[in-house]
Amino acid sequence: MAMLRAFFAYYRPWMGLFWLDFGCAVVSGLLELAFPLAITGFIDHLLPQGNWTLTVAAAVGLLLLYLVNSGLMAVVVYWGHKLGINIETEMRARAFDHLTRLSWRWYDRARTGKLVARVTRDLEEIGEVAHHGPEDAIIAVMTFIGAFALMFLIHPQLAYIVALIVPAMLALIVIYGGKMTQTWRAIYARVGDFNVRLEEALGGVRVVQAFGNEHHESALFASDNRNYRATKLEAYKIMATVSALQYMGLRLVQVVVMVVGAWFVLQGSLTTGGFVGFLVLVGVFYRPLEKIAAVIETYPRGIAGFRRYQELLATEPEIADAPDAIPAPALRGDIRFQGVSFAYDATRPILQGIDLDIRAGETVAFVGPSGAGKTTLLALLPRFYDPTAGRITVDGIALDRMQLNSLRRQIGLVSQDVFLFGGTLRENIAYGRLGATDAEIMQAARQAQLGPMIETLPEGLDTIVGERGVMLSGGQKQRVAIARAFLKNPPILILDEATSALDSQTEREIQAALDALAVGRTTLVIAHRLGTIRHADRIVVMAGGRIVETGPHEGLIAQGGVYAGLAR
Ligand SMILES: Nc1ncnc2c1ncn2[C@@H]1O[C@H](COP(=O)(O)OP(=O)(O)OP(=O)(O)O)[C@@H](O)[C@H]1O
Repeated sequence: MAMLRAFFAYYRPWMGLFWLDFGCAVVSGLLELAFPLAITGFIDHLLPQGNWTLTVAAAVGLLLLYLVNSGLMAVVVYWGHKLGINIETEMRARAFDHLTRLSWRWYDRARTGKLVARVTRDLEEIGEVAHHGPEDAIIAVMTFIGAFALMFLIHPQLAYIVALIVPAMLALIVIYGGKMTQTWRAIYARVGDFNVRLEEALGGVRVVQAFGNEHHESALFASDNRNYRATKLEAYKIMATVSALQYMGLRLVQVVVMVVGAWFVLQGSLTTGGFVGFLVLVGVFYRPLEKIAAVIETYPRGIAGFRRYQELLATEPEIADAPDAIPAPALRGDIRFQGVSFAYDATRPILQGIDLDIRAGETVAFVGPSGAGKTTLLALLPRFYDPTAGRITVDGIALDRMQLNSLRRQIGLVSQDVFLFGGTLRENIAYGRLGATDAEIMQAARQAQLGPMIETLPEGLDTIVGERGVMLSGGQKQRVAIARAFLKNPPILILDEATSALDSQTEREIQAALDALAVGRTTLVIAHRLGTIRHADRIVVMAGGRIVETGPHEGLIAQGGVYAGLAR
């Protein structure tokens, strides 16, 4: 019930459309009922009179009614679907909006393929139900009762006979409707599996080929494909049974009415017109049953989709602005970690009791063995994750006191694996600050040492970089990330140096660009290269989620501890 209320809330902005669609559908349903009556009158009263003028007039009148009805039907099809797609669009926008806000921790466990299915297929089904659901259900009930009433009016005994067959039909519809619901749920799950597999196999196709594992992937895909086929076949089996039963049911009623009705005609209790009208009414009366079956078939799909949609919207972003959060002032970049601990899952602590003061403008290099928690520690600063204990402040303001967006706008991030969008170089660099001018973009590109490369490209900044930037080299992608950071111009910078080996020329260029970028900013570097470490004001050595040493390069070497070991 609460779910239905939530569902109908989406109709609110489109009530005008709803009533238009609904009104037209109701009138059209009533007109459908009028036709059998018109035919009865035509046969019983007009034909015996032999008055052709009246007959032609009646035919023209009937034609006009049909014309009106076809117009109404066109309105229902177009405006009704418009109502559905409006609701679907609104829901899709909300779903996407919400998805972009969910936290990293949530995405750590999410499967992109399933999410894509939610935003596309699920919502398409909801849109269909949003249109057909109320309209079909109410009109079906209305014409069903109306047709029945007219049958009684024409010939009560004959109507009783029809009424005897109806409960059996309804029972079948309900039973098979239930089966259909279950099958649709299974199909949904299969589609989800499918999308996940596709997304991963195609996204990772280069890895698949590099390992020569095409057959392996094909076999996995074939298994999902077969499961999907089997589930769909199950659904088609039910559909086939339902349509055969429906067809047979209708014919059965028609034949019974034909035989029994003929008998009543011979007896004189039913006119010929009444007889023909009754036969036509059987068809009209039967259509709502089919509609109810259709509602029973589509409704579960929409409801299953809507339930998942609601679940998605109910997932609160783990990290969001506190109600009293303030916009971050222009930050200088004094960073303080106080007793910070963190775990991705409760069983395994990743960071333990981190205490660290970083002065504005300082460059600090983080070093330590793989898995020591360097990346994790720095992911806490833009609040991609919140610490499980302790406190982090910038300029004395706790991170969670500041509005997320205003904080993140002041932190630049150049990570190991640079993500590029499939557009042009210009768009990718401009991502650093949407709305930057061409001159600013070009300047950032030059600062990131991309200038010479851009000048050799025939399309310059308008060169397409390919999906995820596949048409660029690793070094070029790094430089695009650096250009983004130049454009963003934040007071705080996090650099996660690429571990992949770059040739020494490229490495020197990138190092020069990074050095230029770091000027005048608080810079935290996860360092893998000696060059970077030497440039740092201070080195923080991490191991097992703790800080084990801090100090300048020479001091740490002299100390002869972990760092001295690493440096050797
Ligand atoms: N999203 C995540 N969910 C769960 N565990 C994670 C996640 N990211 C990292 N870890 C785990 O946290 C630990 C610390 O990883 P982190 O990436 O911070 O180390 P690092 O010091 O940066 O290593 P590297 O130098 O190899 O990049 C690792 O054991 C890793 O398996």
